[in-house]
Amino acid sequence: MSLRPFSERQRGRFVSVDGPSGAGKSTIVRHLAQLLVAAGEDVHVTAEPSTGPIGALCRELTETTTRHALACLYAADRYHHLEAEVRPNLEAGRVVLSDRYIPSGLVMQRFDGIDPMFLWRLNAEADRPDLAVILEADPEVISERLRERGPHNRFQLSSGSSHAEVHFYRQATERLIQAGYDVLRVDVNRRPPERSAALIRDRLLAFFAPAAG
Ligand SMILES: Nc1ncnc2c1ncn2[C@@H]1O[C@H](COP(=O)(O)OP(=O)(O)OP(=O)(O)O)[C@@H](O)[C@H]1O
Ligand SMILES: Cc1cn([C@H]2C[C@H](O)[C@@H](COP(=O)(O)O)O2)c(=O)[nH]c1=O
Repeated sequence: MSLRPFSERQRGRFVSVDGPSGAGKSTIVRHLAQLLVAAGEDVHVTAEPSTGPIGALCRELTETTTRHALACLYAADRYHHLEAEVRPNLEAGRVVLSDRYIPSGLVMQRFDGIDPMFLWRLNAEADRPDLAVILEADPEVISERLRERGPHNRFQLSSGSSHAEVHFYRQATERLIQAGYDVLRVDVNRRPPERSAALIRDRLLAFFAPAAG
């Protein structure tokens, strides 16, 4: 079957990649972008926090600001990111790959004890991705990767953080599926990142194929 590149369509495709810290989001997004470009797609890679002004504030304040204030700041960045970067790229027909999106918002602020319902409502008006990829791994696997790489944030410092994060991700994923999101779960325990990226690429091409005709 020959597929029309996503970029030849009127609107591109929005794919988010989330999963516990150390699961390999950034590594897999990098490989996935290369594979999609090789398949003839026009790809825009982005991430949250975004590179916009609110994203800069998020990065500056994550270590010192907590709870509802930080949750609202990340949600504000998400809505601004959509307007300023994601939608314009989709309108230009590109595949937009976001390293972190709504699922991270449903998970990370739970480390500060925020009610999942509050986080759900805060994110309720954000655009649904065409596909939400969730990387899944055992806590022992990701804590070992984080130990080797070093932590990126305060959420990764406590000894049980990987267990808690995996648990929060399971709950968030179930919530997203219940709400009708198209979710692709990828087990990254033993799979090298290039293999995970190839699996996601294949699923993306197959997933979007019916709309291409
Ligand atoms: N499948 C894999 N097998 C082994 N090591 C991996 C795998 N995927 C990623 N890594 C390594 O684990 C570390 C974390 O990867 P990466 O930074 O991509 O994860 P992340 O999910 O983006 O993390 P964070 O949420 O902290 O930004 C890196 O050192 C990376 O090289
Ligand atoms: C989208 C989002 C992000 N965060 C935090 C988690 C990390 O501290 C950084 C992202 O950096 P990384 O290199 O990708 O790990 O942002 C958050 O707390 N809430 C969110 O919604």
